[in-house]
Parts: sequence; C-alpha cells; structure tokens
Amino acid sequence: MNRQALISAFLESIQAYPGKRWVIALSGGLDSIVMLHLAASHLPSCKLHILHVNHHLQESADAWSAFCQKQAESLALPFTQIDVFPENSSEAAARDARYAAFSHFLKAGDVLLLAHHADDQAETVLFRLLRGSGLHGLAGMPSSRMLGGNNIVRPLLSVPRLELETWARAQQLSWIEDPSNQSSLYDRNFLRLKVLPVLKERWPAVVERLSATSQLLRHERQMLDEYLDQELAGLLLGKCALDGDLLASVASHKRKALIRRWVYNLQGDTLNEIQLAQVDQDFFHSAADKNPQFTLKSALLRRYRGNLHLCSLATDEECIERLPLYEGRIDLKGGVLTVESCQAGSDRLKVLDKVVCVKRLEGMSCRPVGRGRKTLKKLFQEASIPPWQRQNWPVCMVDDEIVALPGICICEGWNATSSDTPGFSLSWEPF
Ligand SMILES: Nc1ncnc2c1ncn2[C@@H]1O[C@H](COP(=O)(O)OP(=O)(O)OP(=O)(O)O)[C@@H](O)[C@H]1O
Repeated sequence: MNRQALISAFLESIQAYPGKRWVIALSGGLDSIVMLHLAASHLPSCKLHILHVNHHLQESADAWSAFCQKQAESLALPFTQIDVFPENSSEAAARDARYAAFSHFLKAGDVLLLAHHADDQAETVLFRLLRGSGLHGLAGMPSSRMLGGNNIVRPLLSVPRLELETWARAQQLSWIEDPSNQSSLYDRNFLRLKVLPVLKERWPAVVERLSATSQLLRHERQMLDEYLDQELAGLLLGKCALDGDLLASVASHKRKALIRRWVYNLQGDTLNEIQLAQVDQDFFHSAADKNPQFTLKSALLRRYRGNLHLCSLATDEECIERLPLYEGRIDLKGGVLTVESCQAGSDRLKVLDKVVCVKRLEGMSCRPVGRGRKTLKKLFQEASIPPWQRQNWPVCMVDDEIVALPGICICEGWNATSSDTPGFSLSWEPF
C-alpha cells in the first residue's frame, strides 16, 4: 500500500459518514496518531475534535494525556480530556469506562473515529477463532457501527500496522509506546508478539488474509441477518414479543439465531452462545407454569402464555399520572401511544381535547363496544397482556368515564360509526 492508497482508504471510509463533527479518539499510540495527522491534513479543521480518555491505570497516564494535548495544540485543534476511574485494572474494565466516556461526550451528528487497523482485526479474528466463536465473532470488528445514536467509524481497518508505521516515520511523527503492549501475559498480546510473527514468516500476507476473511464473513452475516429479519416478521406479536409456539416449532439452532437477532434489533445487545443456550433451555424446555426470566444489560426476557417478551427493566416505574391526549405518537416511559382521531370535519381534534390518559387503578371497569361491562383486569387477561405490562398500560378517560384502553378496546359511544360521532383509534406498543 503506497502513501496515496493509505490516504484514499482513510478518506473513502470517512466520506461515507459526513458528521457535524469528526471526533478523533486519540490514545497517543501509533495508530491514533496517524489517524489524527491524516485527518488534520485532509479534512476541514473546523469539523475536527480530539477526544482523549485518561484511565488513570498506569503511572504514565498523565504524561500520555499531556502528550495528546500537546498534539492538539500543535495542530490548533480543539481537545477534550475525559478522566475515568475503571472498576478494576483489567482491559475490559478500561474499555467499558472508555466507551461510557465516548457515549457521554458525543453530541447528535458527531461521528467517532477509532484507529483500529488490519493487524488489530487479524488478532481479533485469531483470538475469537481460538475461543470457538461462530460467524458473528469471526466477522471481526465492523468498519462502522452505532454507539447510541452516533456512528463509530474505523477508517484504518484495512491498513496493516506496518504501513501506518512506515507512514508515521516518513512524516517524522512521534507517538507513545504502551509498555503493557509488550507483555505476552495478555492473550491478545501473546497472539501479536508470539503467534502472528511466526505466521507472517510463512505467509507474509497473513494479516491481509485474515482481515479479508473477516470481511467476507461480514457479508455472509449481513445476508443471514436479512433472512432472519424476514423470518422474524412472521413471528412478531407487536414489536417486543415473539410467538412462542412458532419459535418452539423450529430447530434449536434456528431459534437461537432468531432470538439473538430480535434482541439485537431491539436492544443492540448481542447474546453469546452460552447466554443463548441458557435462554433456549429456560424458555423452551421448562414446565409451562414456570416464569423464566433472563436479564440483559437494560432489558429483561420473560415468558407469558408461552410467548417470549422483551421488556424494559424500568417497567415497575409509574409512568403516567394524567396526560392530555393529542394526535400522533406519544413516547411514554412504558411504551409508545399512537393516537388517530377518526372524527371528520372541523371538530375533529376537539374530541381529543377532552380525553386524558391516566394510570390504571384497581377495580376499574368499562363498557367495550358490544361486550357489556368488564373489569380492566378481565380485558387484559382476554387480550393476553402479560401482568407486568398492565401496570403502565394507559387508560383513556373523559371525566369519570373510561373511553378506551389503547390497543385493546374502544368503549360504547366513542367508536366513530358516522361522521358526527366522536371517535378515535389508539394503539399502545409497550416496552
Ligand atoms: N485512552 C484513549 N483515549 C481515546 N481513544 C482511545 C483510547 N484508547 C483507545 N482509543 C481508541 O481506540 C482505538 C483502539 O485502541 P486499542 O487497540 O487500545 O483498543 P482495544 O481495546 O484493542 O479495542 P477496543 O477499543 O475496541 O476495545 C485507538 O486507536 C483509539 O482510536
């Protein structure tokens, strides 16, 4: 890869993500220093910002921060340092703290640039292969992904480390060598220091090949994901529930793949094989009267009447007190309410003016159209609404009268049967 090819690879990956700001994650190591200088030379400086995280884990941590700040000053670029104090000194704790700091710092429209390169990708693939990963793991790091609402991009992912070093030396750049990278006690370092050099002797292009393999697998995975999304469409009961009978009827490996994809689509969490085996065991091989639960980072998997539900960990919070209704989508803590007024003519919205949403109280009852008087409890049971969703289900009222239970029923007198009858339709997507 010549100098121009390196610059083109960098610019091509970045130009697909024209953010408000490109935030350069600068550790001070070779890779992020090269990324910084490529960005400073080829991108408008008014769109650049440097972000450095000080983990306070090594003696020289403050010296690294000072080095990064100096780089920013010499290039006249804005610089932010975030200090974090990870729970312990492991790489994983540092990583968690770093990503939490990244998330906290990024504003809407920012794109975060990370300087992982092809050797990092090769190490990742080898490491995961040795750990027994499947397609998901072997597809390696993606060249871009979402972090909360922001894009993370790795514009140097196809560039071997040696190319970066050659370029950095030619530009007379200086960078920091992290002494912990030289300890082969860590698995990743062992692969980098002891295994990859031996492989390179025999197959000089091993890094490029491993990184090409991961890219092929990413494409295969993309096709698989598209297939799973189509299959999921036939299993969904609302957004956050899957039909348990249909899931039980497919082979276990397919069921696990479907559940993993569904959870990923809703939560961004990827369940690993051990977690999936646990979910499969607890939810599809346990007695029907059991109430299995599986806790994810910020959600809970539950079973109700055989179906699989993904619900927020915060469902016990009281989310509605008294909310005037208006047309459109209303985001509430326990879900999303969609309101459509069906009344024709100029009084259309007046119908909704009178309606308020309240929280359900014990013993409430109403008269759903054509079904006589029913308690809300009975209506929830008949509609197969899981108990944990009932507490936050909004109840629509005018004065003391219940006029609708969104997604379940409209009450007598409030279903628009002609243009002069008040009416509306409502749906509630709990989470
Ligand atoms: N302290 C830091 N401050 C800002 N950015 C950092 C810091 N450490 C790492 N980064 C960013 O992350 C990239 C990858 O760093 P590194 O290879 O050390 O992380 P990793 O642990 O291997 O990977 P990951 O960050 O995905 O866990 C760096 O090139 C840099 O862009």
